[in-house]
Amino acid sequence: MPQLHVEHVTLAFGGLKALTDVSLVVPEGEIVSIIGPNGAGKTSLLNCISGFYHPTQGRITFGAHDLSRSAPNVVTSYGIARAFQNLELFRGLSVVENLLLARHTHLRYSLLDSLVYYGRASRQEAENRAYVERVIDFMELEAHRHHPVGTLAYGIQKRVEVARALTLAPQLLLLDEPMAGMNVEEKEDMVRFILDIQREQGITVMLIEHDMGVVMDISDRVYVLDFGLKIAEGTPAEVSANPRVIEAYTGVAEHPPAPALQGVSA
Ligand SMILES: Nc1ncnc2c1ncn2[C@@H]1O[C@H](COP(=O)(O)OP(=O)(O)OP(=O)(O)O)[C@@H](O)[C@H]1O
Repeated sequence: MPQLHVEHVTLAFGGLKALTDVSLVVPEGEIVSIIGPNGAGKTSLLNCISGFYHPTQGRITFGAHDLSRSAPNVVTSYGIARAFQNLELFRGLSVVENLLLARHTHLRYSLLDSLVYYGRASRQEAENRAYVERVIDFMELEAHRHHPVGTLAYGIQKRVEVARALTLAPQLLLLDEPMAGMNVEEKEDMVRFILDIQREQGITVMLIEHDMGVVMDISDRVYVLDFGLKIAEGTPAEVSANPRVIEAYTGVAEHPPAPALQGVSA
């Protein structure tokens, strides 16, 4: 399975540098978290990886593929899927319909195929439906499968968003604040799903999350951004003991570990 390499990436918006010379590796099979205060550049980094932004300088590769100038649909075709912070779901469509629609981006047949080779297209369609049903089972969404997404509780909608990304059969899953706005029970469920995605499905996970309790519990490796710079990296224990990280979160140097790095909520 390919590794993600971010090499010396700088992203500038006019005079503002959202990222400056950021390098990191996401090894296969790990859960890697990106943390940092508001405006640190976390979402900008995810946008560069998923092809929504292109780095001003530097390179991003996933195995043999260079993502630095790739469009989002091309990045997806390389095996990278993203679950968005602001849900990218059609609220009036059911869970099944949303997942089938997402899965369709993976259809191998073209419109011409579907007209000329009806059999091949319908076989592919049956495979897509079967795949979507497996994702629904895995994410425990059976009870909601025919409900319009807009009518579901927020925590369930976030789960559907992750399911939508999983229907693309990714090797690397990018999760942008999957626990935001969730209650404790919903967070516990999401943690369990993320761990199962890694352990049972063998999918590498890159996570942006403000809940430090969750980050420290489930990450194999953590990178810390502050004002667009990578200021620390390491295991959760190493990062939470790092004085630069404590300073970034508290604004105070030489401070004992900040509550935000120990507690459940940031
Ligand atoms: N499209 C854009 N145009 C101009 N500036 C941008 C754009 N996207 C991000 N920025 C700026 O880049 C910086 C980093 O923003 P980014 O959203 O990546 O931070 P973040 O760490 O994800 O923050 P948060 O935790 O609040 O989501 C901010 O100063 C932001 O205003």
